[in-house]
Amino acid sequence: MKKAPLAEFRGVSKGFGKKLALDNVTLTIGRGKVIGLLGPNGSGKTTMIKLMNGLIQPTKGELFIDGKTPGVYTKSIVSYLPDRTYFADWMNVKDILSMFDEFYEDFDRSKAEKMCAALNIDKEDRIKTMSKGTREKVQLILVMSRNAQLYLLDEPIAGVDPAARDYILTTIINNYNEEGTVILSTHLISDIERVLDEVVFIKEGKVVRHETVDAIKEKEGKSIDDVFRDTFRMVPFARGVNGNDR
Ligand SMILES: Nc1ncnc2c1ncn2[C@@H]1O[C@H](COP(=O)(O)OP(=O)(O)OP(=O)(O)O)[C@@H](O)[C@H]1O
Repeated sequence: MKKAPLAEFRGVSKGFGKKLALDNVTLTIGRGKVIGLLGPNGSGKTTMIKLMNGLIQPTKGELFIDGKTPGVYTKSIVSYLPDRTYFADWMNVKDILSMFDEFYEDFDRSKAEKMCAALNIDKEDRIKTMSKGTREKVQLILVMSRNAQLYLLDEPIAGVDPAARDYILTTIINNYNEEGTVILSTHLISDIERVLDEVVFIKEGKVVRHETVDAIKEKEGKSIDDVFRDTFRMVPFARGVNGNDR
């Protein structure tokens, strides 16, 4: 039997009061891909990720993950990295590993321990005493050590130094199961574009482009970073230009 798409948005809108954060998004996400969710601040990336994780519900339209409305089943196949850390300060890495082990059937503890060792993270270290970047690494290790189908990573490398970014990206692409898909939102496009299969550009709550990286490069002969800058370029304010301030 043909599998349902891994994620499918059908005319999805999401409003917060008067603000329309997502505007009639229709999008199909396939399996076995690394997808960059790219857009300027406030364009709706986190909103899309939270919808796929079932943390918020659409105001209009329908959303399916593996053919199902987000709920208990879909949470069991989605591994989510929020844009901020949520562990209690008193916990050490060992406590957190045990918590994930207990909580998620698909958690591979030995994989997580290996990644911690490779990034010189001591299992006795407490969240309280860790740098922000180290906390982010721990969280990403946990999320990528689940055997999930859909990994939703909201700004996974923002606080991590460039040397560790490379390790983390390589870890991301080498460590998820082949059928799985990774969706990651970031502003650090040049750092991540080598690992991307597809990009989704989002602007003011609308998906304005969804294409494979190969097709974009072939058509435009430019890096994704350059295409992004061209798509979202803002006109700088300059005193005296066009006589605007006179
Ligand atoms: N809980 C909320 N209440 C009110 N407005 C919200 C809420 N969450 C998001 N918004 C608004 O919805 C829009 C989209 O926000 P979202 O966080 O999805 O953007 P983003 O693309 O992830 O931005 P960034 O790159 O800055 O993280 C923004 O205008 C934001 O202010």
